[in-house]
Amino acid sequence: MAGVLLWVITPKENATALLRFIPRSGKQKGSRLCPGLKFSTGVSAALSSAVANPARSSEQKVYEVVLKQAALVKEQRQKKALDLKRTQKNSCGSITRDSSHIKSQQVPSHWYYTYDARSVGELLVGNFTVVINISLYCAVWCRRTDELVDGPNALHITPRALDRWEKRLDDLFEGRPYDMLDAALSDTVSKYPVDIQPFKDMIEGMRLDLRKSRYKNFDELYLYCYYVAGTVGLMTVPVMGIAHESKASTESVYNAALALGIANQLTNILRDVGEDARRGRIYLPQDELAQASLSDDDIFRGQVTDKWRNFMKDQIKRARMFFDEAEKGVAELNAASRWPVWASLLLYRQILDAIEENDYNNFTKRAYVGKAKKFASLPVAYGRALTGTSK
Ligand SMILES: CC(C)=CCC/C(C)=C/CC/C(C)=C/CC/C(C)=C/[C@@H]1[C@@H](COP(=O)(O)OP(=O)(O)O)[C@]1(C)CC/C=C(\C)CC/C=C(\C)CCC=C(C)C
Ligand SMILES: [Mn+2]
Repeated sequence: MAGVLLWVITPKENATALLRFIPRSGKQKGSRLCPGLKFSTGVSAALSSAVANPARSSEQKVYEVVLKQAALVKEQRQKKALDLKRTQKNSCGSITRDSSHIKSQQVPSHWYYTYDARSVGELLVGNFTVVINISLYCAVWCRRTDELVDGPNALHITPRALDRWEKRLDDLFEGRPYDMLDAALSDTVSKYPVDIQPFKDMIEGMRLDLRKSRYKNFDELYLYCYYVAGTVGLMTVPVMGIAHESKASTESVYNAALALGIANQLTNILRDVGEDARRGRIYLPQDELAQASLSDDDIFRGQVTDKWRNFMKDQIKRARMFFDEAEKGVAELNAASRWPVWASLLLYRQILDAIEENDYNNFTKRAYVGKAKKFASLPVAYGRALTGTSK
């Protein structure tokens, strides 16, 4: 009922995003953005804020990008499904790479095993290396972009330098790369339905880093996290691909990919509080710090107090919620992509455990995951990738 009401009173493009956070039952389980923090809860609060404040939240703005990206991949998936149908029609029921097709045919049962063996093979070696290689080109471009504002020559980087980097990106997308690394990405974006928008948005995040060192609230921080990390999820899904047999909507897979980027960046921020403060940067939401009776000076002083521990507990809780959201989408990816994604999710999430193990001292102690734990995560990730479950 509340969902329907929102649909009527909000502009069409905003309604979908709003509805995602308000269950149709009319009950909201606390604020998704601010777990444990006493902000707007309940449908009526959301409704009155939507009416009183027609400006869109960062989450709504970002969700519009997600919908656009999802539409691109959806188009490609529909085309593939059509091609597959045509092949089936012309091939008198020969085996294709689509499991649902195989299993819906009257075929001898041992063929299923052949298919399963092939899936395992594919997961082990097949497309796996292709996925890794291609993701690497994206990763290299992301790292180079980040190095512009964070690297050894960052002091010389002006907004104009970022404009030039963006021009270079335009050229790369139009098939005019400047160097070998650009050329690899140029080739990738010509083969997969990768849109330029998330790349441009990442550059926008670097612009933000040049001019901003404080974030008023989580809404502002969320936008920053989307720019520098959520974008990575949107860049990589079209390359990794969604499984043919997936019944999930393309939007929900993108949503999960976005959540993984946000979760990773929130984790980065929580790990690097001391390091960032020494560069004069505080990414933590100012209003939440104030609510916990903490100030910038407390952070510069770097004392681990009970106030700080409690504040950190809430921040970690929120980052974990984004990891949970991300988990929902991994099983929908192509088999070959699931393992690296699970591995990166499990490894990054363990940084949050390490902060807890350091008794929340993220001022002078770097939270890191030891080699043994890293290695132990790999078979777990592999098991989840194989079974398509998150346990
Ligand atoms: C459905 C579903 C769950 C799909 C998965 C989608 C997916 C693969 C998401 C990837 C999320 C991801 C790895 C995000 C990166 C987040 C991140 C760490 C961003 C960092 C930004 C700047 O932060 P900061 O300066 O504070 O940090 P440093 O101290 O400098 O580290 C980044 C540095 C941006 C640069 C990002 C990269 C270099 C990583 C890019 C990685 C890929 C493109 C490959 C991802 C592929 C796999 C298989 C994990
Ligand atoms: Mn960086």
